[in-house]
Amino acid sequence: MLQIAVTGKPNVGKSSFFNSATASKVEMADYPFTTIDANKAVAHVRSPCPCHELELTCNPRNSKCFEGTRLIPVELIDVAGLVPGAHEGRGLGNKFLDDLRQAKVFIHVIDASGSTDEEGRPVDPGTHDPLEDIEFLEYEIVMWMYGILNKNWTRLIRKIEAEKLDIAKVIYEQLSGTGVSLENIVDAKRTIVDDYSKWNEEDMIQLVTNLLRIAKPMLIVANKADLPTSEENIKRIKEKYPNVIPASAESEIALIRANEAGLIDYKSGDNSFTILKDEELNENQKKALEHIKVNVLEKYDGTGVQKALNTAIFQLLKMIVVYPVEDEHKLTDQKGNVLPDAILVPHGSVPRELAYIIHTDIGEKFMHAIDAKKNMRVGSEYKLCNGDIISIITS
Ligand SMILES: Nc1nc2c(ncn2[C@@H]2O[C@H](COP(=O)(O)OP(=O)(O)OP(=O)(O)O)[C@@H](O)[C@H]2O)c(=O)[nH]1
Repeated sequence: MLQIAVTGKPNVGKSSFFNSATASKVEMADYPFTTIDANKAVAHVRSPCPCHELELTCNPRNSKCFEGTRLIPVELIDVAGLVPGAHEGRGLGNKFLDDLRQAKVFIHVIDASGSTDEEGRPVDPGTHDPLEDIEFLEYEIVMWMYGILNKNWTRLIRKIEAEKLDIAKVIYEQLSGTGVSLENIVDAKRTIVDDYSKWNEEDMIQLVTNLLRIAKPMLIVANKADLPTSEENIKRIKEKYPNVIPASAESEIALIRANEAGLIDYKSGDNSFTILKDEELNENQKKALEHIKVNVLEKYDGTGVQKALNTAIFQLLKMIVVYPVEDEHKLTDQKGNVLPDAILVPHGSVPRELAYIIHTDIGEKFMHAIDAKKNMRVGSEYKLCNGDIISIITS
């Protein structure tokens, strides 16, 4: 399952975001749990299910279909302990390393209202600049990775020269615990001077900065968007950073609870709700719902929680959803389940890569693939499209 790391200093609403993103009780045969362990839980990204356009009834196995929308599981990791100075040992341990290595993308939750200082202590709303928090977190992660790269660097340079080794491969080995690929390193190196023996600290920090942007992109969730001091800050953050989603995790939790209690009809990701039992709502509840409607849903086109998950997976990681089937006519697996699996694959993947993602065995025995919607064989270079239904033929 794809992993997303959720980071942020204390008190910004990281737990609220984490809980709201993993709160919907989606029952799923293969994943009968929400919480995996103390800091991991399953959330879902949402994508239109082909059952809708094909007018079929599907029987999902690895995911869930809700009114024509496929809910595909992803894993959220709650990464705690990132405070200024963390890379120097104030809070980062092996646990952090492990979380960081596994995650493909970061969601950085910040307090957009500016009501928590740099260490997360409450202050008057609007008195702390949340832009500083974004800079500090990037800095902490960059410095942490730089620390690993820089370890024994002089000795490594001598070894590269003596044994005529490839610099990218050596860096790859040095950073092997961080989950970046050789391809990522080759990409990240492009803007740095060729002669690595002349690299200074600045060049190496730039290399790591490039590498993190490529290999572990970051989405900023500007939380507490419901508070009045957030609006101006969100504007400033959006001017400076490309990937920013205004959010109100607390509003999302309130809406999920009201929906579960049958008081309203609300689906995560919607920008509105319908009141079902007006007579059962007290004045305070009515006021709270009206506040969420006006100051969050209408203003920011939703609470931002579902939008953040979808943006991280579909825009930052450029994933697409492909539906593998065994029978390309009936669109079923061996057991007759219609459109059983929804698989997240990187944009630009070819059928053989899909086969490997499904199972190494299927990848190794891959012969060709059939586009079941068009009912025709596709070439080995065919780039899979979002929503494709693919049958893999093996030897
Ligand atoms: N107004 C508002 N308050 C929020 C929102 N999300 C969280 N909060 C409040 O912010 C405070 C901190 O929330 P948590 O979710 O515990 O924050 P955290 O970042 O996980 O904090 P730690 O557990 O200390 O790491 C709580 O009082 C929440 O009620 C939001 O969307 N809007």
